[in-house]
Amino acid sequence: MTEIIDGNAVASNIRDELTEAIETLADAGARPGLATVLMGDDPASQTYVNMKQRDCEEVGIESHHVDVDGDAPAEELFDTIADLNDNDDVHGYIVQAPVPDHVDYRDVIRRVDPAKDVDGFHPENVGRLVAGDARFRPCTPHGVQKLLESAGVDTEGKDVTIVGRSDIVGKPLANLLIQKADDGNATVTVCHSRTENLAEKTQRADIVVAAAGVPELVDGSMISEGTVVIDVGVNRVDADTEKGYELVGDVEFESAKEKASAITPVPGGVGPMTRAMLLYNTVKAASLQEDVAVDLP
Ligand SMILES: Nc1nc2c(c(=O)[nH]1)N[C@@H](CN(C=O)c1ccc(C(=O)N[C@@H](CCC(=O)O)C(=O)O)cc1)CN2
Repeated sequence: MTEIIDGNAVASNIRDELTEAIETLADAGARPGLATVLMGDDPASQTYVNMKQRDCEEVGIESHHVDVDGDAPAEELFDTIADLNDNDDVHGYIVQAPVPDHVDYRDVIRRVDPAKDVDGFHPENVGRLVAGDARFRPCTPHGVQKLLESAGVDTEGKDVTIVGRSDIVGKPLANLLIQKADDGNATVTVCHSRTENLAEKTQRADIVVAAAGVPELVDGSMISEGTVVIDVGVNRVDADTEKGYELVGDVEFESAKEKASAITPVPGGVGPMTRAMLLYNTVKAASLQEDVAVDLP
């Protein structure tokens, strides 16, 4: 029987546990605050930002939001970042990616106060992660680790093939999984658009993580019997539905499910975990800045 790993359920448990930590902070007079910044009007980004704000309300995190016009010069976004760095009510914030083409996301990230960088994207935080001393694990990779743990999958000594080398998912996840840690100790192969014989690399893996942003790139023929399949893709594909699209993962679910021992669905797999781990990082940021110890899940 293939286990369908329920990301909504795992994320809900994490939110419940975070609520206790948030109460501890509130008792000490420190309400955690998260800000989201959205430049432009990308519909998917708007959805994610709205969901992040709703999540904050649910657990008792104060949420702030700043919209920046998509045609505005980059300096307007940089001014917003400077304001957030100075705002003591905001313990953490994120600039939703992607940003418009005339803005270099790396210039954006470098301006974020590393102590408030709850995405974990600032070079200082990337360096700490690579050095095995992460302050903030990036939300999606951390969510993937939590999903594997929830399914009882031990990564120690396992062959993991990650399809995708993005700064947000592929690279940080590879770095986390190779670390000498309970949720690491894996042997990791990172594949990308120039990889030859992709199927060969996915077929030899115990765990496949698909994070390429290509709808249904990985199908059942590319995985072996008993593989754990984690689908990070959330692609909007035109369809005759009320919304005009449907959400499709990077994995062809039906054929992969036939072979996998466990698999995440889309929607309801990694996506909700990305949001839950953002709350986690915000609580951690508040705990560090306010010097109040909390138990994190
Ligand atoms: N600053 C950041 N930008 C982006 C990140 C990030 O971690 N930080 N990651 C992705 C998108 N992402 C986070 O913002 C994200 C993706 C998916 C979901 C999610 O909840 N998906 C749901 C379906 C939602 C829907 O109905 O469309 C699911 O999969 O069940 C949340 C966040 C890029 N940008």
